[in-house]
Amino acid sequence: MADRGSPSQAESSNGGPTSQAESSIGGQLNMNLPPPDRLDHDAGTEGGDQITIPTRTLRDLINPPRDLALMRQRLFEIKDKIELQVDEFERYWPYIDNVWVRQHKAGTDKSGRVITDYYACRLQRPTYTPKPDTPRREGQPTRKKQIREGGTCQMRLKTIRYEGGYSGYTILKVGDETQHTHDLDHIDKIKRTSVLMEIARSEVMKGYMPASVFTVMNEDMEKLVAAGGRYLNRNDVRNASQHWRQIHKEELRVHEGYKYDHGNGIVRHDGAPPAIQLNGDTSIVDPALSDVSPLPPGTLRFPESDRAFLQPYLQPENPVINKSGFPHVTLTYATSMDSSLTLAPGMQTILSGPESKAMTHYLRSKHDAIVIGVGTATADDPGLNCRLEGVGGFGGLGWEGQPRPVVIDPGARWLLTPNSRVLQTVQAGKGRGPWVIMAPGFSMDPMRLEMLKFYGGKYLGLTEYDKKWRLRWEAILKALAAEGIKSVMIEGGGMVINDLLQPENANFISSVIVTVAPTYLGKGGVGVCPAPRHDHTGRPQPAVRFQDVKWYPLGEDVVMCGKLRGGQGVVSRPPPAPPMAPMMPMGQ
Ligand SMILES: NC(=O)C1=CN([C@@H]2O[C@H](COP(=O)(O)OP(=O)(O)OC[C@H]3O[C@@H](n4cnc5c(N)ncnc54)[C@H](O)[C@@H]3O)[C@@H](O)[C@H]2O)C=CC1
Ligand SMILES: Nc1nc(O)c(N)c(N[C@@H]2O[C@H](COP(=O)(O)O)[C@@H](O)[C@H]2O)n1
Repeated sequence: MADRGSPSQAESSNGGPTSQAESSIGGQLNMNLPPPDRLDHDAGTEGGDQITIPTRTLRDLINPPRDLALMRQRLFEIKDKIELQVDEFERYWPYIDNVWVRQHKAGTDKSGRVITDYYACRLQRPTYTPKPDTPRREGQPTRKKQIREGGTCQMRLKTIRYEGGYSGYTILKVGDETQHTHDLDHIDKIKRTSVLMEIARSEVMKGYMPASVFTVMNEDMEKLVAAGGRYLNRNDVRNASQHWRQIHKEELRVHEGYKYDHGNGIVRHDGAPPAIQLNGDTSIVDPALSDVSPLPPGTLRFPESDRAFLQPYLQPENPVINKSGFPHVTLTYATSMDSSLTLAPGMQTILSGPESKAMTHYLRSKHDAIVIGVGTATADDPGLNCRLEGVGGFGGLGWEGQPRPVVIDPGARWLLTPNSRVLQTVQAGKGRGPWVIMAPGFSMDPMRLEMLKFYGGKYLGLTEYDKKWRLRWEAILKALAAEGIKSVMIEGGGMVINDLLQPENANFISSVIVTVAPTYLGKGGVGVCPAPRHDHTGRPQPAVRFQDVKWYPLGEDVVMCGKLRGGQGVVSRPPPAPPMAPMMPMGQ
C-alpha cells in the first residue's frame, strides 16, 4: 500500500495555491507567529499593507455579494479549505474582517508568486485596557471602558494568494484549534466590518448627517444583518466619519424624503420611497452593479430530474478514501454501436448528444479528478474542466466542482503549450492546472515543467510497471489518493479503457457510466474491446460483466450504468493456474 506522499511511490513537483500551500511553501516561510500584541482600532486597516478594496457605498448593502450570510459563516468557521478567485476574495473578505486580524506582514515564496498571510481571531489577543493616563488625541474623550475581552479564542487561518497563470486565494485553518469559542454574532456585537464603516463614511462624505445615514442603512434590516451589521449604531456612523467631519465643517443634511422627527430621530416621510431608491448612485436596477455576472457561453445545464439515476454509481456523500487506499473510480466514455470511440486514431469524434454531454459534465462536477491517456490529450486538445452551471467559473465560487485533470504520459510526449485548451481554461479561471503522470527515465523539459507549475499543475513520477511495461493502475490510483483525490473519472481513450478492463485491473473500477450513441462509426477507429478471457479449461469467458445495471435514455443516446462485483478497489487475484495433470508414476 502506498505511503501517503512517500517519495518512493510518487515524487511530485508542485504548482498552484493548493498543493504549494500544503507542501512546499510551509518549508520556505517562517511559520512562527509573532506575539499577538498589536492593538486594533479599525478593521481592515491594520497590519500595514492590507488588501486594497474599492470604496464601498450604499450599493454594497443593497446589492450584497451572493449568499453573503452563508459565506460569512463559512469564512468564520473555516471548516474546510476555501478557494476563491481574487475578485471573490476581495468581495467577501471585507465583510468578515471584523473577525480575522492579520498577524504579520505577508510572506512571499522564492518564485514571488505565492503570498501567504496569517490571521488570528480577534479574541486571540489579550484583553486591552487603556491606562487612565494614556494620552488621547486632541478633542478625543478619555476611554473609560475596557476595549475587548481577549485571549479566549485561538482560531487562526492563513490565506495563500497565487499569482501566476491564474490568480486565486486558498484559505486554510492553521493550528490545533478546530473551532471558535464563540459564534459570529458575538464578534458582530463587538466589532463592525470594514465594509459597514466604509459605507457609513462614504455616505456622510456625500453631505448626509450620520443620523440620517444610520436610518438609511437600517432600511433593509435583513441585508444589514447578512452584512454583519445587526449591532450597527449611530455612534459607529459618527466614528466612521469623524475624521472627515473634523476637516469639513459644512452643514450636513438629511436624505431626500426623510425628516427629523422629535423623539424618533431621522425617519422617512410617510409614503416616501427609501433613500436607497432615490439615490441614483445606488440604484438597485443597474445591472452593472449586480454581483451576479452572466454565465459564460457554453455553460451546460443538467436537469435535476435526470440526476437521480446516476446517484447509486457515484461515490457516497462525505467520501473517504476506502480502506484499501483507492479512490472511487468511475469509468465513463461515449461509444458508437460498434464500440468505437472515434472515427480514426488521433481524431476527436463527437458522439454524445447535448443531453449526455451535460451528463458528462455533471459527472465531472462529482469527481475530484478526470484521467485520460496522452493519446487523448494529443488528439483532442481537451479543456478537461466542468462547464456545468453552478460550478466555479460557471456561476459558482472559486473552483468548486472543478475536477483536477490528470494525463498519463509516461514518456513525456504531451506537447503542452500556453495555447493548449487545458491551460487556456486555467487562465480563464474555469479549470484547474493538470497533473501529468510520468515514468522514471523520462523527464519533462525544464521550460515545460516550469510552465506546468506556473498554471498550477505538477508532475507525479511513478516507478511501478506491470509485466507489459505499463504503469500499474494500483500505483496510479494510490498516487492520486495520496494527493487527496477521493474520486476519479477515467474518460479514455482506447488504450486506457481496454487496459482498465483487463481482469487484473477491472476490480479497480467502482462503476461504469457509458453513453451509447445511435451510430456505427465503421472499422478503422479506436475501439473498446478488452482482451479475451478464458476459464481454466481454456473456454472463452466474457471479459467483464457488470451488475446492478441500469439503462437510461438521454436525448437520442442511451446511458448504461453498472457496477463490478468486488469493485471499489479490491484487487482481483490472478486467475488460478490451470491444474496440472497429476503426476503418474511411470509405467501406470
Ligand atoms: N468517445 C469518448 O468518450 C472518448 C474518445 N477518446 C478518443 O480516444 C482516442 C485516443 O485513444 P488512444 O489513442 O488509445 O490513447 P489513450 O488516450 O488511451 O492514451 C494512450 C497512451 O497513454 C499512455 N498510457 C495510458 N495508460 C497507461 C499505463 N497504464 N501505463 C503507461 N502508459 C499509459 C501511453 O502513453 C499510451 O500510449 C482519441 O481519438 C480520443 O478522441 C478519448 C476519450 C474518450
Ligand atoms: N462523453 C464524451 N462524449 C464524446 O462524444 C466525446 N468525444 C468525449 N470525449 C472525452 O471528452 C474530452 C473532451 O473534453 P472537453 O470537452 O474538451 O473538456 C476528450 O478529451 C475525451 O476524454 N466524451
